[in-house]
Amino acid sequence: MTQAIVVEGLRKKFGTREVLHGVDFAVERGTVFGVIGPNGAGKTTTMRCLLDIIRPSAGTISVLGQNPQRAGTALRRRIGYLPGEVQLENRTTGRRMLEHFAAISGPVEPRHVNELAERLNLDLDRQTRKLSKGNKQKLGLLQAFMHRPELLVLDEPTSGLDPLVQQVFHSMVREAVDHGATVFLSSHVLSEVQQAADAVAILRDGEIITVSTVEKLRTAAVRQLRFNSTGTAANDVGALLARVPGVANVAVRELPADGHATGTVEATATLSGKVQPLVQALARLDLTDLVLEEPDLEEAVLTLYTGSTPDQPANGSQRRAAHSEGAHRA
Ligand SMILES: Nc1ncnc2c1ncn2[C@@H]1O[C@H](COP(=O)(O)OP(=O)(O)OP(=O)(O)O)[C@@H](O)[C@H]1O
Repeated sequence: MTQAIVVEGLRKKFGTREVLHGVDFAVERGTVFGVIGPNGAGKTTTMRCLLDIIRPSAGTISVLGQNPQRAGTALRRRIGYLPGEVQLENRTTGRRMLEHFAAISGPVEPRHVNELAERLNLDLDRQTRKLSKGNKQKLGLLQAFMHRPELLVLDEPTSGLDPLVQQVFHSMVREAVDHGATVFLSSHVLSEVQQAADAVAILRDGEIITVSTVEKLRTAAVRQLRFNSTGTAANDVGALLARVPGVANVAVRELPADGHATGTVEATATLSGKVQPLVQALARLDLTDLVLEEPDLEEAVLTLYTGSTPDQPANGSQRRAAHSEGAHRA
């Protein structure tokens, strides 16, 4: 069995309101699968169905080859779950709370718990009611990872974590995957998915818009390009750029002589798609400076929200519209 999760036709109604409208996806074993989407899209509801915390209205779910509605605690022990909002018993320490969870999740090596706490910089002997939001999240992560589960289901895992601890989290994910685990995580922080996930599902209003690899999203993404060159007139540089597939928004000007070699031309443009044709074109110029920014995954995802596919990136104006729509959503 190569798939850790298979979801087909998943529907969920709360009362008369349907919030998942037939969700389908599969997660390969040993991979990191990210679900992104705006607030209320249905990410938490999907995860809670996988864990059998709530029951689907229709559809089938297979988790580690089993139906979560029938598999009971034996399956639950093979899963590490971080809920979206970590609820802690107040009158206890982190350590006692983890001992309580270990009684449910199965054997845990105390050394492993201490090592994770150290890496996360978390004091397990503090009263949980005195923990900050970030430290509560660390405790939630620790309980999800501590029994080395085969599957990690993590709802907004980096919420409230500072950047250094986020890096620790990413290394914990990589190590788990290196040991054969599968990770299913949700986020609306797109950079997090870009860093962690092999595949990304985009969920909006209870429907999967697309499932894509991060690599495909990168190809759909827009990069900002800026360079200076000498020895070629501004018009010729502009014409050269305009012929490169995927290049748009070209602006070229000759820089004033002060501080630059005479005849220095500055060019800015955007690039979507492959880099190689651009590199070939630029090789004809005498470059004195070059910046090609990291692709903006956020832009790529928002492009997908508006209906284009990674293979057919939307044009610049659609992208800008998508971006402002996204900003509005956030
Ligand atoms: N127990 C519930 N009863 C009624 N409606 C619910 C319940 N749980 C979730 N919903 C609704 O289902 C929809 C999906 O919610 P869900 O929490 O799954 O979204 P999400 O993608 O996880 O969003 P967020 O990023 O804000 O956590 C929302 O409209 C929410 O109000």
